[in-house]
Amino acid sequence: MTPSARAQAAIEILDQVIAAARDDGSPADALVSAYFKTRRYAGSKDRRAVRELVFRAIRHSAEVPASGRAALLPLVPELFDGEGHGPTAPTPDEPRAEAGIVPGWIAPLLSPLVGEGEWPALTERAPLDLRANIARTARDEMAAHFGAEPAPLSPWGLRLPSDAAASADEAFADGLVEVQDEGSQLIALACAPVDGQTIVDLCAGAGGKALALAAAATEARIIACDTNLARLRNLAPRAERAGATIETRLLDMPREAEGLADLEGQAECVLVDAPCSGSGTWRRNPEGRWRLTPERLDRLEELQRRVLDLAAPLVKPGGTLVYAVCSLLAREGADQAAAFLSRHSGFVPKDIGMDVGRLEGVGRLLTPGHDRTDGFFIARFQAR
Ligand SMILES: C[S@@+](CC[C@H](N)C(=O)[O-])C[C@H]1O[C@@H](n2cnc3c(N)ncnc32)[C@H](O)[C@@H]1O
Repeated sequence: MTPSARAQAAIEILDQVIAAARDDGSPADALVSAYFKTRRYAGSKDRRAVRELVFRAIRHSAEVPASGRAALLPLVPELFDGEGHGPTAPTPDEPRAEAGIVPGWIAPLLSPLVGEGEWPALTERAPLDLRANIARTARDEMAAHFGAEPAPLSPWGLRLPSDAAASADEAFADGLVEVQDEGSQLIALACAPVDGQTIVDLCAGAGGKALALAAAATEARIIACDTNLARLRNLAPRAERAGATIETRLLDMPREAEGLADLEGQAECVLVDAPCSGSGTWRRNPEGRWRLTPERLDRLEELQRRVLDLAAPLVKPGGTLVYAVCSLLAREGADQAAAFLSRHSGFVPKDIGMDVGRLEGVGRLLTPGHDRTDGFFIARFQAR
């Protein structure tokens, strides 16, 4: 493919990314792969170059661009030459996406800790973090194997360059490491898992945190719950690879409480890794900025309140509830945690037990700019 033809391919994919952001469709990565499934003429260099163009355009623009052309035009105007299969030359008044990091409507909602000086880190490419599976190996052993630096905050973490291909490594296939951002590892650490405990991971998804908990406390009973069957199904092969035993439980919305009734007052720890805006993970999913709307944010906030209220009755007296969101918005983090305490007088705030990130309200905030992790708010509550 010529450089201009690659630009045209990127435009077509960006049109799909914009539509998917509006309609809650497939992520950009999946759209890039699907595009090339039917275009066998494109070689691996073409695919890589087009993917790079697509993601550069997504990172470039905070607001949803008017079209794929508008998204790409400011980046490679020289390729809009109308040659061969390339994009036609632009007209003078054609829309062009403006450079930006935080969408205008989201900026005032960011935690006051995330000043403009930190914004560039929100969309810069993230390193590749691994978690050593300490049930089977030592971090130092994996650091030597990968030639990786130990991650600075998590005792299980390793840090590799963003383009490292760790999941093709035999240590990954053998379950000795998992790909997991250091901030996510800290959430599992905040649960302080201990053998013999019952730990409920209420919003387990594909089990990233549940796997970390299982590695740290191999004799704990870990129950991974979620309302999304497809996500929960992804946990089984990961647990098998890691040699972990994790119970899974599919909850039926809106009757989740029925599916949890037998766990009432049983858990030493309940982790609520709640659905959220994902504003702390824009560096991995920059299109997340195009997907969020005020209405979606309202719905997420309501869901966070709901899962916190489902979690509270499961905690044993003296047990803990850990609340986490990969968000930098105060409404989803510190404000949500404060609202939980005002609804549940049987809980008191408790420090997460690690001197990481910065204090925000009753919890701590980790940010890409300050901590070099994804952005997370983490709070811990203890049942009286
Ligand atoms: C942030 S993700 C969890 C990520 C996961 N803990 C991990 O480490 O990979 C939030 C999850 O909450 C789930 N969820 C949404 N509503 C829920 C509900 N009412 N009860 C339980 N889980 C829910 C979503 O399906 C999603 O998988």
